[in-house]
Amino acid sequence: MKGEVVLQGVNLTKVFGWGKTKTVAVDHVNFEIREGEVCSIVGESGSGKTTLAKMLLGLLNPTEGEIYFQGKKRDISTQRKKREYWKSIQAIFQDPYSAYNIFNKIDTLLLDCIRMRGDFWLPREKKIELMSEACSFVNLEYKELTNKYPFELSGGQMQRLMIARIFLLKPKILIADEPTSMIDACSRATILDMLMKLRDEVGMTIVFITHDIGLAYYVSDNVFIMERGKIVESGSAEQVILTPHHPYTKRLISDVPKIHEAWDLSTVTYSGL
Ligand SMILES: Nc1ncnc2c1ncn2[C@@H]1O[C@H](COP(=O)(O)OP(=O)(O)OP(=O)(O)O)[C@@H](O)[C@H]1O
Repeated sequence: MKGEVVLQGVNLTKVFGWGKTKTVAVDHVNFEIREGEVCSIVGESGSGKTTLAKMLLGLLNPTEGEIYFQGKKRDISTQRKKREYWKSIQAIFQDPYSAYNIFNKIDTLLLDCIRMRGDFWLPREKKIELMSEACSFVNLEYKELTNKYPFELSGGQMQRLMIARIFLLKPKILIADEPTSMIDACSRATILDMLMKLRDEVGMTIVFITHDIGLAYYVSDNVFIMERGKIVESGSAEQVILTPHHPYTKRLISDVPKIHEAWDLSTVTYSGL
C-alpha cells in the first residue's frame, strides 16, 4: 500500500436537472486515493467518470456528499482558496486544444505555470531555463515552440506540452481524463510513459480516467469500476481485472479485443475463391 489518503470521497453525488430530465450522474460514491498511487476510474461512456473528475477538481459542486483533501474537509468556498487548491490538483483533458486559449502562444501558456507557482519574480533567463527543462522532459524543443500557437502543434505534441505544464506545476495530484484517446497508438505509449516517469520523479498521485480497462491494468495500482454513477467494484488492478466479481467488470474485460483471436486467419475459409 502507498502513502497517506490524499483524496477521499464520502457519499459523493451529482444530480443534473430535475423531474423527467433528472440525471444522477454520480450516485453516492465512496473512495480513498493514497499518495503516490496511480488509480483508474473505469467505465463506459455516460457512467459518470468526467462528472466525478470535475467534482474532484472543484469545477462542479457536489449535490450531496463531501470531498476530503489530505484528511480535511475540502474548502474551496472563495476564489483565493480555489486557487490555492489548484496548486495541489491539476488536470490533463482528452482534448488539449479545448482546455486553453488558442490565441495564447505556447510560451504564454508555460509562463502562466511559472506565475501560478509564485515564481513570477524570477529573471527572464531563469524562466526560459525552467521552460526549456520542462519541454525537454517531454522531448520537445522550447526554442522551436516559442512564438507558435497551440493549433500549430500536432495532437501528440500538444498533449506532451500539457505534461510539460504539469512538470512545471508539480501538483500533488494529477487527474488525467482520457489523455490518450485522441492520439495515435505510438504517441499514446509515449504519453503514458511520460506520465509514469512524472509519477516516479515527482511522487505525484495520478487519477486516470478511462473507458479502457486494458489500459487501466497497464498503468494503475488500484482501479474503481463505475457503472451508471455507482462504483460497482474496486481494488488492486490485478485483483479486479484478473479475478473480477461484478458482471459489469466481467463484461468490460470480455470487450477487450483479443488480438491473437482477431488475427487468427488460419480458421477462415475463403469459400468464394
Ligand atoms: N452538464 C450536464 N448537464 C446534464 N447532464 C449531464 C451534464 N454533464 C453530464 N451529464 C450526464 O451525466 C451522465 C454522466 O456523464 P459523464 O460525462 O460524467 O460520463 P463519462 O463516464 O465521463 O462519459 P464519457 O466517457 O462519454 O465522457 C451522462 O448521462 C451525461 O449525459
